Amino acid sequence: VDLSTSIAGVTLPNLLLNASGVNCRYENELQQLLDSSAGSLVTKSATLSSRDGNPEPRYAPLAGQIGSINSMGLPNQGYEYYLEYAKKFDYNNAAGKPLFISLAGMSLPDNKAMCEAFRDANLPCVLEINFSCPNLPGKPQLGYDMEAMEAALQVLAPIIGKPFGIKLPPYFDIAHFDQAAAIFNKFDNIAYVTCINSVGNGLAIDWESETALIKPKDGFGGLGGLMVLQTSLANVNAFYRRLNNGKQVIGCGGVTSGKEAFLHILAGASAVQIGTQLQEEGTGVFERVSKELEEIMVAKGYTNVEEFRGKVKTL
Ligand SMILES: CC(C)(C)CCc1c(C(=O)O)[nH]c(=O)[nH]c1=O
Repeated sequence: VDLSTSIAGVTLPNLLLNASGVNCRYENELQQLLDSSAGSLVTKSATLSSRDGNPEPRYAPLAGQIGSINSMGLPNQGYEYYLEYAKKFDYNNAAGKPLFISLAGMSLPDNKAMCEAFRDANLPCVLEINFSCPNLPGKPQLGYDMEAMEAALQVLAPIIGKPFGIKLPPYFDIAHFDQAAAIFNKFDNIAYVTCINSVGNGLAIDWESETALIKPKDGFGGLGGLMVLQTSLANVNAFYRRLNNGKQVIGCGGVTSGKEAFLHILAGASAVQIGTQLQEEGTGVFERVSKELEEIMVAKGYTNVEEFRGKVKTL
């Protein structure tokens, strides 16, 4: 059974990889991903300067393994750390695993500076721009401000020059799918979109202590895990149906087993990212989910993912 896939000009021997933010801030964590069955890895979204992030507790799993909540606050080593990592990364590694670098500038000038630095370094890594990054005060995150998103792309896409991806927040309105896809279709070097980032500003409360689970933002934080699966499948399929010129979708959200990975591919995903389940289970999740996906494919008579990618049936 062939689980390989190609995206943005690179080939992943296995279409599973981590979701940016999980197990990918430090070099040792990135090495754990390289040593796992994951077919690639993406770094924690980087900002211009290093950040400690929010006070803890800032991540919590939800009771009943239904998902997670987080308000990490972009803790990262600063973009130069990941630029150095990308400079010394072995792109000819025996496992054939490519490298994705996530950037989340706190402003357009910050994103511009980081993209210019990566462009000047001329490396084989693929940039994934995190559009959940903050916008001007009082304005929604960039991914929810269509004008600001287009303006940012008009600056960043030409600088990046080569194929790159965008990490998107979930959309919940068909008009937003239409508007966002229309913007992305204007930029030839947007090779893929990753759907979805966490479902924003949920509130998890422990009923016994009557207390929010996480400390930052009065307990408000992004939701992930199985509870966001149907929203992530919708976003994957909405953009799969709307993007043109070979633009692809990476699925992220709710993957706890081979079954959800299979559903993401049915919805149109070319690769599948795992976040909450990686956080809870560790890097062994990639071997387990790969085996489960292969078993499903064998049972259904599929030998490669192209045979069913995007082929979700409607009634
Ligand atoms: C939410 C932001 C802090 C603006 C971006 C970083 C980020 C975080 C985070 O670092 O809190 N958590 C997520 O689930 N998704 C993200 O994109």
